[in-house]
Amino acid sequence: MTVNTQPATERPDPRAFGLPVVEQDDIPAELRALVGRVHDLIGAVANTTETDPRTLAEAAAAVEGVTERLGRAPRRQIGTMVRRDLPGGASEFGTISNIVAGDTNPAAPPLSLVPTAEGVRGEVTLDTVYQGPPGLVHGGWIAALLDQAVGTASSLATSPGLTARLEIDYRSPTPLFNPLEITAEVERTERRKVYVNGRIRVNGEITAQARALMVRVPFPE
Ligand SMILES: CCCCCCCCCC(=O)SCCNC(=O)CCNC(=O)[C@H](O)C(C)(C)COP(=O)(O)OP(=O)(O)OC[C@H]1O[C@@H](n2cnc3c(N)ncnc32)[C@H](O)[C@@H]1OP(=O)(O)O
Repeated sequence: MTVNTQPATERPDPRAFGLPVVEQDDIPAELRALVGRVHDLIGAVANTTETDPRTLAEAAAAVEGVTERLGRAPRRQIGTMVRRDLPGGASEFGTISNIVAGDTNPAAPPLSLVPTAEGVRGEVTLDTVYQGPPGLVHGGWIAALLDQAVGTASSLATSPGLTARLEIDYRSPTPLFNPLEITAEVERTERRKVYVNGRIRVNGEITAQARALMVRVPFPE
């Protein structure tokens, strides 16, 4: 097996595809705070034991009011990207409302991945919003975290692509409310195909691992 040791290709600017780009530093602190509060709201609604109809109806009306108010401004264009600075001077583009890592998505944990000598690494702790079996992370979310990690490792080592195949081994239960260490690295490349491995560790023990095939997207000349 050969590992691609060539330098990363010139990263295409999403604007070449007609996609708007937002600078991460330009996201207002107040929007970040709102995203955080809505994230907390999802957890509060998912877990409330409140049964008083009036309290629940008032909460629904309050949320509806905020939704209506925010809806007065135009929605972002689908595919809006965010440019982030990475340690070491590099930068990356990601979709701003990505369900796993998006800056403005209250449903995202969010997972933040940084480049390492081998590939990428990130840490995240999931709460009951991501629950599958009692006390455990939903298997689909384990796959989503790993998909994001292998996609980012591939993108940073080569150029952006789409997941063509993703194989997950669930080796032991992945617990909620524990720091999850997520790593991924490119194993080898063949033309547009990028073979990537990833894993989740809890207290140093692998709970899930992924083997993925990313296919790099061709870019406009
Ligand atoms: C910093 C940014 C970080 C971003 C991270 C994002 C992480 C999230 C990633 C995702 O979730 S992506 C969303 C889920 N994936 C998709 O929706 C992809 C759906 N599939 C497709 O769009 C196409 O099938 C695909 C782009 C993957 C490939 O189609 P293409 O027409 O571009 O390629 P083609 O079919 O010519 O195949 C290229 C090579 O890949 C091989 N290939 C494609 N699909 C394969 C497959 N499933 N299994 C094995 N090999 C496959 C194919 O045989 C061929 O090999 P060779 O070069 O040896 O001829």
